[in-house]
Amino acid sequence: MGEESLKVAVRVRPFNSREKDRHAKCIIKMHDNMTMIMNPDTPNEGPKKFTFDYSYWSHDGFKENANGILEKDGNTNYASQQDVFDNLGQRVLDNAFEGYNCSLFAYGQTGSGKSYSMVGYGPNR
Ligand SMILES: Nc1ncnc2c1ncn2[C@@H]1O[C@H](COP(=O)(O)OP(=O)(O)OP(=O)(O)O)[C@@H](O)[C@H]1O
Repeated sequence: MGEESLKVAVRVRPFNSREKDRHAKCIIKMHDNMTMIMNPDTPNEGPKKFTFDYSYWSHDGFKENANGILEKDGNTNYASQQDVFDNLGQRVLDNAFEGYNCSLFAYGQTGSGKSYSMVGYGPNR
C-alpha cells in the first residue's frame, strides 16, 4: 500500500441538549492533528497533548446549509462528514477495491458519535 497501514483519528462532537442544560465545559482543544485535554481542576498545569493521524474538531464552527448539511461556518477548523469521508472512508474503499483486506471501526462511549462518523444521519450521511 505504500503508506502506513493503520490510521487513528479522534473527533469531538457538539454538546447535546443534556450537556448544554448542565452547562458542560469543553475540555478538549485541537490544532492540526494534535488533541489537547485540559484538567479543569488544575488550570495552571497546561494541557496534555496527544498526536493522532487526524484530530477532527466538530464541536462548533459549523452552520447548516439549505439541504440540512452541516458545514464549515467561515474560517473555522470544523471537520465535516465530507472531510472525514475524504480522509478515512475513501481510503478504505480504495484499498478494498484493490483487493486488500481492510476495516474501519469506531470506538467510544454511548452517544459519543460513532454511528454519526461511520454512516451519519439524514442529510449528514
Ligand atoms: N459530529 C457530529 N456533529 C453533529 N452531531 C453529532 C456528531 N456526532 C454525533 N452527533 C449526534 O450525537 C448523537 C449521538 O451520536 P451517535 O448516535 O453517532 O452516537 P454513538 O456513539 O453511535 O452511540 P451508541 O453507542 O449509543 O450507538 C446523535 O444525535 C448524533 O446526531
